[in-house]
Amino acid sequence: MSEMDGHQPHRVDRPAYRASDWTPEALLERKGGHTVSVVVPAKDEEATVAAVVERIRADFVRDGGGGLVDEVVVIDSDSSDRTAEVARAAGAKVFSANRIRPDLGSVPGKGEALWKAQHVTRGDLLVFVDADLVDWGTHFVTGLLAPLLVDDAVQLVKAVYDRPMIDATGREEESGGRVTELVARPWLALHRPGLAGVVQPLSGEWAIRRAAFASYAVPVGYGVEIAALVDTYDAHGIDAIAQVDLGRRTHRHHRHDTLGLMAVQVLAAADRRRERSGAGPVRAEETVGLTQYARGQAGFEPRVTAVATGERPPADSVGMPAHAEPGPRAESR
Ligand SMILES: O=c1ccn([C@@H]2O[C@H](COP(=O)(O)OP(=O)(O)O)[C@@H](O)[C@H]2O)c(=O)[nH]1
Ligand SMILES: O=C(O)[C@@H](COP(=O)(O)O)O[C@H]1O[C@H](CO)[C@@H](O)[C@H](O)[C@H]1O
Repeated sequence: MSEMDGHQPHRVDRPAYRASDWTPEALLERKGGHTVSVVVPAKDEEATVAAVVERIRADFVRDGGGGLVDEVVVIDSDSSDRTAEVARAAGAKVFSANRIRPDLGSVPGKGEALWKAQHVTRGDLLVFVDADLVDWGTHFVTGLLAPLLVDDAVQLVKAVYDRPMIDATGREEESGGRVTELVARPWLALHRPGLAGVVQPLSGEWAIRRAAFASYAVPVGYGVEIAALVDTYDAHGIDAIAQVDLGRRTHRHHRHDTLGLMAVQVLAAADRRRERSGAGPVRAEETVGLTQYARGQAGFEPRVTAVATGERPPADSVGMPAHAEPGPRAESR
C-alpha cells in the first residue's frame, strides 16, 4: 500500500481520512499521467454553480494545462434558469445533457447527467461535485482525488462530512441526509452489511476511475450514488472503496415530498442489485445490525443497533397446546 506524506490512504474499515492530510502540491507531484475531470451536474442552480466552478478552477486549473484538475465540466439538465450561462461565464465547459449523444435519447435525472458526462469528458479520474453547495471548500477536490492518486487499488472515493440542515433563518435545525438515514442505510444493513462502514453512502461528492464507472449500468435519477457504491463493492470488493472526511457540507435541501421521489429512485437502483450475487432471495435475519454515525473525538464513530426483523407464523398455523382452553387466559390481574 502506498503512502502519502507519511499517511496511509483511508480504507473503509478505518476512520475516515481528513482532506487536510494531502496538500495540492504533493498531489500534483503524484498525478503523473492521470487526467482529472471535475463534473458538476446542475439543474436550476444559477445561484451557486458559478462559485463552485470559479473556486475549483482558481485553485486547480492552469490555463496552459498541468494543473491538478484538467477540466471543470457542468452538465446542465434542462435548467429553466441561467445555470448554463453563469457556469460558462465562470469558466466551465457547459454541456446540455439532452444534447449529448442525441442518438441515445435523453431522460431527466442526475444519473443521466453523470452517465452522459462520460461522453464529453477526457479524465481517467472523474470527480463529481454537486452544484448547490453552500458551505464547502476546494479541499473537497483534493480530498476526493488523493486516494485515487496514491493507491491503485482504490476505485471509488466517498465524501464524509457533517451535513447540518440550515433553516430559513440560517439556524442549524437537524442533520441532513434524510434519504440516507431512512432508505440507504436500512437497505445496506439488510442487503450489503459489508458496506455498513460507509458513513455517507449517498454523498453527492465522490470520485471514481472512469474505467470502473464506464463498466457500470447507471440509474438515470438519484439512484446513481447507491448504484456506484454497490457496483464497486460487488465488482472490486471493500478495499476498492475509500472515504475522506471533508469536514462540513451544507446545500440546498429538498422539501419532504420531493425526497419521496428520490427515495423511490434510490430503492429501485438498490433493489436491482439486491440479488445480483444470484444467491436467491435474501433471507431477512431475525435481527439486523443498523449502523449509524455521529462525529466523535476521532471522527465519525459508528453506533450499531440490533433491529428485530423476524416474523411470527400465521396464528392459525400454530395449534393450541393440548391443555390450554381458547380465550384470554394470559389476562394480567
Ligand atoms: O435532474 C437532475 C437533478 C439534480 N441535478 C443536480 O444534482 C445535484 C444533486 O441534486 P439535488 O440537490 O436535487 O439532491 P440533494 O443533494 O438535495 O439530495 C445538484 O447539483 C442538482 O442540480 C441534476 O443535475 N439533474
Ligand atoms: O443524502 C441524502 O439523503 C440526500 C438528501 O439529503 P438532504 O436530506 O436534503 O440533506 O442527498 C444525497 O443523496 C442524493 C441521492 O444519492 C445525491 O444525489 C445527493 O447529491 C446527496 O446530497
